[in-house]
Amino acid sequence: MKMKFYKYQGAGNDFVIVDNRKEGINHHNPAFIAKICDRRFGVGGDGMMFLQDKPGYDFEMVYYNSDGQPSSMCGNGGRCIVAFAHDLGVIQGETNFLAVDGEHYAKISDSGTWVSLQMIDVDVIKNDGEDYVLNTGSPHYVHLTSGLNQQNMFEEGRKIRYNDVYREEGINVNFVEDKGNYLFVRTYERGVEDETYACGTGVTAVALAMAKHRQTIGTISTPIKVLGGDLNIRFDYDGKRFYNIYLEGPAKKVFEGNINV
Ligand SMILES: N[C@@H](CCC[C@H](N)C(=O)O)C(=O)O
Repeated sequence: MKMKFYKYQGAGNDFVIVDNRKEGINHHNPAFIAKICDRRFGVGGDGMMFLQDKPGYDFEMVYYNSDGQPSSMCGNGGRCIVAFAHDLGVIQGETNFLAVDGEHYAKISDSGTWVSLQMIDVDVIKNDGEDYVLNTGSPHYVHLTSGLNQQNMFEEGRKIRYNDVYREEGINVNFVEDKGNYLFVRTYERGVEDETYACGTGVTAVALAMAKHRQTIGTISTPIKVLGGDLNIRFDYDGKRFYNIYLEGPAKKVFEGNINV
């Protein structure tokens, strides 16, 4: 049997997407998802998503990491599935859809390639030594550093992700370098178990943690550079809560095709 798929990327975080209203795939199958995401034996991607009907919403986003396991929220995946829904004609300029962490509002540009995605509010940022730990839909560790270009993110990320505190639940590890008028971020992702070119919930976590670190209160816009491009986070911070959080950036179709399943 053949399955029609679409490949999208948001700042280099790449996903295989299936319109499951048509395909009717039973996706509760880790080996199947992992094979599709494999860059040698499958299509290749950091994750896989299924767009499904959901009463009361424009659609439902079902997300899996490339290891085949269902995961918590994927911010860049959310932006890509919004671009996909727009390309299919399921939505026009705005949408309300359901993801694993609840309802999300998103706005898409006229060209259909720039997506602003509202993220969940955040009111808890913990400290781990001088580092920050928070949940922006997925769990994140944020470490401020310098000389980030020269660092081995795979090795440094793994040390934290697999230490005694985080090994069981897992955590995504973000290193950030303050470049003055922007932040440079690199992320080791749980469930991909490698560095990815971008992580949406990760850069969101970094922007919030940096606002707390710098004790900046008000309406904040944070430009971020990642290996795969540029993203922006805007939000309100009253000193306790972060709200009106938007993850903004490009989301584009790369190709589409059929694969034997
Ligand atoms: N790439 C994602 C994060 C996906 C989930 C993550 N791998 C996890 O398991 O927490 C993003 O853009 O947010």
